[in-house]
Amino acid sequence: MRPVGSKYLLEEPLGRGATGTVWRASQRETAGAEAAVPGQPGETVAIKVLKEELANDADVVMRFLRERSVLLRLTHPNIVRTRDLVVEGDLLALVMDLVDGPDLHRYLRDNGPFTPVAAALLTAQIADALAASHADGVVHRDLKPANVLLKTDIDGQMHPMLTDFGIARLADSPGLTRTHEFVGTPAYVAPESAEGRPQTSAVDIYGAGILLYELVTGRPPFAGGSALEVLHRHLSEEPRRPTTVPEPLWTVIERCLRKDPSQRPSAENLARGLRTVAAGIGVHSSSAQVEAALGVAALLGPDPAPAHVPGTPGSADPTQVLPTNAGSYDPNAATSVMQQTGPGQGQGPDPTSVMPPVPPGNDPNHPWQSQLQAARDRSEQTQVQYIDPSQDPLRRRPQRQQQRPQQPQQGYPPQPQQGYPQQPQRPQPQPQQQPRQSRRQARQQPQPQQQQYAPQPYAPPQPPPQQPTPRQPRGRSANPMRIPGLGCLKGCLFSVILIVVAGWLVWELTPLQGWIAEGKSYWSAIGDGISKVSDWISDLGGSDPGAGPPDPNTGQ
Ligand SMILES: Nc1ncnc2c1ncn2[C@@H]1O[C@H](COP(=O)(O)OP(=O)(O)OP(=O)(O)O)[C@@H](O)[C@H]1O
Repeated sequence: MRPVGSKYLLEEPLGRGATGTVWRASQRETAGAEAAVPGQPGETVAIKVLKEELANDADVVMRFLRERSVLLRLTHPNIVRTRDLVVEGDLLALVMDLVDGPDLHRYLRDNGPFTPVAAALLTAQIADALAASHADGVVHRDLKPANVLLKTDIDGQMHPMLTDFGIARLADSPGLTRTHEFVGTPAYVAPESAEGRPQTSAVDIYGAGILLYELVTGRPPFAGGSALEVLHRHLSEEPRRPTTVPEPLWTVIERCLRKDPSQRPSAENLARGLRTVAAGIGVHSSSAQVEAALGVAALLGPDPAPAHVPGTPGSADPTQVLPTNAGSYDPNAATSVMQQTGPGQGQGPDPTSVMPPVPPGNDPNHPWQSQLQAARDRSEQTQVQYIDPSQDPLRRRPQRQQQRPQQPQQGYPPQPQQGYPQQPQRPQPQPQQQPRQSRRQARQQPQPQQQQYAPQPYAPPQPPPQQPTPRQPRGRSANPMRIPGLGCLKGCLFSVILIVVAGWLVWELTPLQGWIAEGKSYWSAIGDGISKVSDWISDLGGSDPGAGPPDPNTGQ
């Protein structure tokens, strides 16, 4: 069990909606003087704990506190009483009377449609509640069967109790409007709310007309399809009378569903008209009652001074922006949080707002604005983040091939290569679009850098940036035929040729052939060779050149 403030304890969740979770809770202590109903320890209450995103919104908290007195003083037999408001840390909670009974949405689902008389009488009580709140300047703005609780009396009679008063009003703070969301339920949204036009208490009459239609038919008139389609239908489609709806009742429904809010009846006239219809369409109705019911249109005068909704949210033109929940719309779902298209149109600033009014079209968080800004950011990144081709891994390889035959210039940036114009090295403000344009131009017609960047406004000469000394180009290869792979083998090949030539000379010019033919051993052949050479040398040095060899017998 989780405490809420010092006075209440949450026991079990009763249900969850778009704006928060409703809990069954018990009272620990009697509340202080600030509560509308101090209560007694042990009493059971219902507590709606608002969602964290609402509780964290400063505007919602301010409005919550400011409207405390309005919410707490709103008492009517057909309105669920708000007993206390709790603001503690990041928790916002409404303490309400616990209503022991189903909500109208669940009841309809379980039991099917009401008879026309029952539907008219039930809706008349809801109109009573609306009349009281409108007289107090409070517009509900989220009227739907799920926000009507059915309280069963001791005598078995069912009383509709309108709940969630002021929740739409609280949730729809300037803060939330700035985040382009508004709180509402597509099937029950009045055309002016869908369009972002100024809203009055007539939006509740529209909601009552939809609810009445649903009570007698089992489904709202504009349902099915996406939220976007539903909003379109509210704006453009006229409701058709189902055959089961008596003519006087249809007159009331049709008047409530007028697109023009000023043609809808006031809540008070609606209640009176519905009771007249209920009396005139019963099986025991007198002819006077039938007559009165048939003339109900005359009773449905509009509200001469409708309550205005302060700080009405901006345009929710469904033709402009798809609601976030458009794809998964459930007509029976809880209040939807839908995207707004923009700031309010044709309405005055919220006098209760703590935020300065945002001029139309200047909302910095408008979806179009943020999308535009994101597009601008992307575009700027493209222009600023220029990649040097030498750093671009996709371009490194072709650049190297093209640089090889070039003679780099000392002290200057490399010349632009074909298809890869160089960004000037100086950090200079670039006119937007330029890099892209230059790239495209360069691809189409490769030109020297000076021509490509000639129109640039930053002409004043500056000292050239320090560049690493470029590598000297290689000399022309010794391999004129450029046979791949031959360069590394040329030394070996040259050595082999030398060995072959040397071997051939040795074979031809030395007595090697004779030695091999005589079959001498290597060492004896070597010894013979040496002695022959030494004899030849001694002959050269000691003997008469004209004399022959000495006679061994005479010694002369
Ligand atoms: N005072 C109450 N007493 C008993 N049950 C309540 C009370 N208030 C609400 N509930 C129940 O709590 C559930 C959730 O209420 P909640 O108002 O959050 O639902 P919702 O109207 O569908 O949501 P939302 O209004 O945020 O779209 C409903 O089923 C309703 O029956």
